[in-house]
Amino acid sequence: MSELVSVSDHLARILDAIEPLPVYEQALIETLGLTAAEDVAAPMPLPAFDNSAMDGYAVDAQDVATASEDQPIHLPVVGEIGAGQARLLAMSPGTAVKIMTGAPVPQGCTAVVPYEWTDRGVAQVRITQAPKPGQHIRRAGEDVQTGDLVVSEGTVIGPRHLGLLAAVGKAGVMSRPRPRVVVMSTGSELRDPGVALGHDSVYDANSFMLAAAVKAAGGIAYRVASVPDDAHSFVEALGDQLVRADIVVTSGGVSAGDYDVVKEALSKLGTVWFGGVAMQPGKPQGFGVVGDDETPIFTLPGNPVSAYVSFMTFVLPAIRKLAGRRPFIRPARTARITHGLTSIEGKTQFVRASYDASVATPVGGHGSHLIGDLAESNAFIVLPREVTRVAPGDSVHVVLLDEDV
Ligand SMILES: Nc1nc2c(c(=O)[nH]1)N[C@H]1C(S)=C(S)[C@@H](COP(=O)(O)OP(=O)(O)OC[C@H]3O[C@@H](n4cnc5c(N)ncnc54)[C@H](O)[C@@H]3O)O[C@H]1N2
Ligand code: MOO
Repeated sequence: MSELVSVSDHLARILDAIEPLPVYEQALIETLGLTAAEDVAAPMPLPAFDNSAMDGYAVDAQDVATASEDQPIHLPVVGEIGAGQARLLAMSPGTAVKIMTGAPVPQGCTAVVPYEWTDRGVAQVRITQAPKPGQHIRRAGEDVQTGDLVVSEGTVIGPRHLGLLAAVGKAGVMSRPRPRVVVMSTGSELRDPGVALGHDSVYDANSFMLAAAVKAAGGIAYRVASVPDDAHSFVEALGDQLVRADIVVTSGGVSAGDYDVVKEALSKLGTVWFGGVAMQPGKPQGFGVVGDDETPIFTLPGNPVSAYVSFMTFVLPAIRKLAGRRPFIRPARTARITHGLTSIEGKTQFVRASYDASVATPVGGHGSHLIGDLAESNAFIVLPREVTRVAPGDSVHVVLLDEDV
């Protein structure tokens, strides 16, 4: 049997072949979850101008410094300023101007008296409490100053970043688009959920699981209905899909069977490598490029757990690289394992596990058809090639499956 390639060598070959997608300016609302490809400096301060923090009266603090319940101060009300209505730009000493929260304070105003400290007078106002100088005035630039970095390159844009970008008037951000990933499963035995199942057929779990994993990774998934084990149909279906693919992910048809259609169809091209990776599950793998645009293609093994482990190990880092999102590879954590395990020497072992608070509990058996166990787990314990045995309480590396780092 030919030599197995290590997980890290296969991943390195994949990442070498993947180029981040080109950057362009995208409308602000579309950038949620995308990685900023520029440092965004605030083009304006926040607040943009001195404004009132309260509904009340703009005054000169000196005029009302002695105001109290016992000795109220009366001032004439000479105007009114609402948010978005600032015709009155200045006020004279000895007067008050009605002002609403967010409205620009007029020149000459050094404090705002909230309604609660007044009789809410219209022509004249009775003030019974003295504001400190500057009280209830929100100063221009006290939050963000012009030129401040509001989003740095590499930031994954979330709702709060979007809010800030909108607040400083940015209508778009330079970013990379969501990678478009075509997911195709192969196998004449596959049926879509919802249709009747013959005694020799199975529901197509992989294309749903992989398309969902693409979305969870921030990509756009195009799931293609399963293709039968026929090289001509496969090549035709693949050709139809390339126009909308940044990468293609197939499952099934890559081992040693008589109907391993993916391998049969793509081997002829000479642009896709097929071979074994030293891992369990997930040994039979293929990676290369197809079509005029040399679209990267991942041909994952068909057993559902193998397909998922392969996705998380090889496809996820590629999607992240396309999107310019770091780190490409999900960082491992350290955990205490609850049970002992054995592992085949020379293969990286991915053990389904449930992880909580630095403790990892293996879930289910080794079989790569055990999708029930897979769904119960939230982590893989990763045992390196040289490790053949771990004891309960040993420290192990764990990769969390749902963490969005
Ligand atoms: N003689 C050998 N046989 C096998 C080897 C080997 O080295 N020599 N490798 C085994 C390993 S490891 C794996 S993994 C599988 C991979 O096989 P394929 O990629 O060719 O996948 P298929 O044969 O098409 O299917 C395998 C298995 O998975 C089920 N399957 C496939 N697609 C789906 C799907 N979309 N949804 C649900 N289940 C799916 C399929 O029905 C089979 O049971 O090969 C071993 N054999
Ligand atoms: O990839 Mo196979 O994973 O060992 O069943």
